Amino acid sequence: MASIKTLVQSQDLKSLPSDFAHFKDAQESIQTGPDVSLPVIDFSLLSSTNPDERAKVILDLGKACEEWGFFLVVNHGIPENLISALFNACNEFFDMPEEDKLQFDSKHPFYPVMVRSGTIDGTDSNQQVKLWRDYLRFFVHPEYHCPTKPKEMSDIVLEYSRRTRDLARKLLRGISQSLGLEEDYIEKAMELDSSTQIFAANYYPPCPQPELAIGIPPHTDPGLLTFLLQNGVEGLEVQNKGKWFHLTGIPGAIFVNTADQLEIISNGKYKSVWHRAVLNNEKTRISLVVANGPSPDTIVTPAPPLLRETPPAYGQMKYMEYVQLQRSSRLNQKPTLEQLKLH
Ligand SMILES: O=C(O)CCC(=O)C(=O)O
Ligand SMILES: [Fe+2]
Repeated sequence: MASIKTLVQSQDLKSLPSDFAHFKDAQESIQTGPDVSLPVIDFSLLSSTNPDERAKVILDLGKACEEWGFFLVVNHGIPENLISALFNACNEFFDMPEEDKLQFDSKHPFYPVMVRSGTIDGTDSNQQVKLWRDYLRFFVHPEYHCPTKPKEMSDIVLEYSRRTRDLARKLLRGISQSLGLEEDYIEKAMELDSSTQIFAANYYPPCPQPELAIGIPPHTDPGLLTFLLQNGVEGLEVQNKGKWFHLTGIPGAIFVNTADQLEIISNGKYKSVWHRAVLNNEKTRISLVVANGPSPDTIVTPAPPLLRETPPAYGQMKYMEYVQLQRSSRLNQKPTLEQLKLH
């Protein structure tokens, strides 16, 4: 289908085309709580030479994973000009004519690169609906893929993917320690030298009836830690204690959320957080996502040192099988993580 961007630009849409209608009783089913301030983690303190400062930030990191599964990272060391170049390159990509974008879509079910619009979602409601989103998504590690247009994109994404892998590894060291594990437990057990890393750019044009449609329905991410940047336009919501909260960013900070494999490793102590992307009727929202996961062949299990007094709460599965299972899960099926629960 044509992109949502083209749909919005080519017609003066006053109402939502019915195939995008997401919630039958939209007003009732969205119960958004007040805006909240997420925990803020000062990344620079993780390499502090002051042991008290380091201990405190590890404690804060553990608390953020346990209570929210979502936090903001400041002082992450990724240069501002790299981030703005990344937004520019992605914007340029979405501005290209449809056929130029689509030539990069690899169509194959094991797509290294996907260029899609209005994908159909059937996992969240009883109807099949199209999502109000154009996206570009590709694997950047262990194998690097990237569209070759716009031409500067590949170098920029490569640099961003390297820096975010480093950030993920260091955060995961802190998280390992916060669980009482050896500092390098997660990076070794998850074989992060060949970690699975995916880059995605989500493009949500203004929507004529934002309360009736959805950008991305509620879901959890399959990997370990997901990083998200947005273009200053809000739209990310997370579920906490049964309620939905709208998240407000901090300029320059990165949103981080815990994902399914971290819930498994921590034997359920750190929950993979449910989140979704909502829409607005004024501004285009862009989110740039890096999903950091284990190596494709790693068999993920709860960390044995955490099982001395507690039985394992999850079965084990190879990471790529997990991802395939999640992709193929159909309407009304139990979420993949639920299928792995032992009790
Ligand atoms: O765009 C957003 O705010 C959410 C993106 C997201 O959850 C995802 O790509 O997995
Ligand atoms: Fe997500």
